[in-house]
Amino acid sequence: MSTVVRVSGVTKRYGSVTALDDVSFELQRDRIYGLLGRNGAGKTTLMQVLTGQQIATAGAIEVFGAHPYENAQVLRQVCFIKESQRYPDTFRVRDAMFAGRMLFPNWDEAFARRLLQDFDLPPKRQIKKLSRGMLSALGVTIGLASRAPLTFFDEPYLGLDAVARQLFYDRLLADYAEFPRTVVLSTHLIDEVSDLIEHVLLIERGRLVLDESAESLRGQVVTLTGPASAVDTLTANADELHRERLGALTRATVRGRVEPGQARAAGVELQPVSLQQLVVRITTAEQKEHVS
Ligand SMILES: Nc1ncnc2c1ncn2[C@@H]1O[C@H](COP(=O)(O)OP(=O)(O)OP(=O)(O)O)[C@@H](O)[C@H]1O
Repeated sequence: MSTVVRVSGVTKRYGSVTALDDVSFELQRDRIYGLLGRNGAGKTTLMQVLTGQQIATAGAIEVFGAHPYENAQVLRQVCFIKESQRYPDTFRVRDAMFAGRMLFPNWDEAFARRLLQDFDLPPKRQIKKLSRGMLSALGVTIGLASRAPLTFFDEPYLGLDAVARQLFYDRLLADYAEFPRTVVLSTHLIDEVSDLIEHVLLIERGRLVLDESAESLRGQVVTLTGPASAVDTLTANADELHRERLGALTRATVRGRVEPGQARAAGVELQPVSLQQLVVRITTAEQKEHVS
């Protein structure tokens, strides 16, 4: 295991707004991370800090062993694809491809061309004349073809339709299998990417509230439905994320181990919780705690 990014006690303030609040974590080599969180949670700010586009107010950051700010040695290994990417006014699609070739040492031109075809992007078209979806597809193409050892995708696929998004996920997985690297996907479409993500980072109001492998998360959270007293007994030592009444029954979502045999014997049904549900439950529980 090798550490690509080290973030320690990072806080970022914009005036009175605390966008990141004492955040610490590491990113390992050759892993796909899901950076999740509600609107305004601090995801973009975190990626900006990690790519040297913003300076943290406090804390320490290491990317490939050094601080990324104005560090060409580090930044040539990093690709940051964002929805709001700006290109020079006169740029055509092929100029953006040329820039990618110049910027990224691992750029694969043949792969880039294949992706342009996959996404139906005409190389001669002026970028300012691309539709929103085509602009997203251009970003995705650059991000994939860069093969940068550390690639950030900040919701670059918002404009893509469902078919194009699936194409992106498929190409990412296939290429990652052949050329492993560290990928950070920030997204709201959690269910869509849940099969891709190996590790989850969840941010809530600037704080990191979850930093865990997707596999261990899947086994940890469960929904129980059954008579209230049985549900209470089974979940006595678990961390409750949500509870609701369904007529005579109680449904509780908890983080913790529940024995399937005991649940069955008590007439309680166990259901796995999707990553999307899990994130909603955890962020809602955090929100309640924050308000109370
Ligand atoms: N340049 C800035 N100046 C002032 N406040 C900012 C700036 N950039 C971000 N913020 C604030 O910091 C907080 C975090 O914003 P950020 O864009 O990082 O969130 P996000 O998780 O990426 O949100 P979304 O999912 O909506 O894109 C928000 O409250 C936002 O208004």
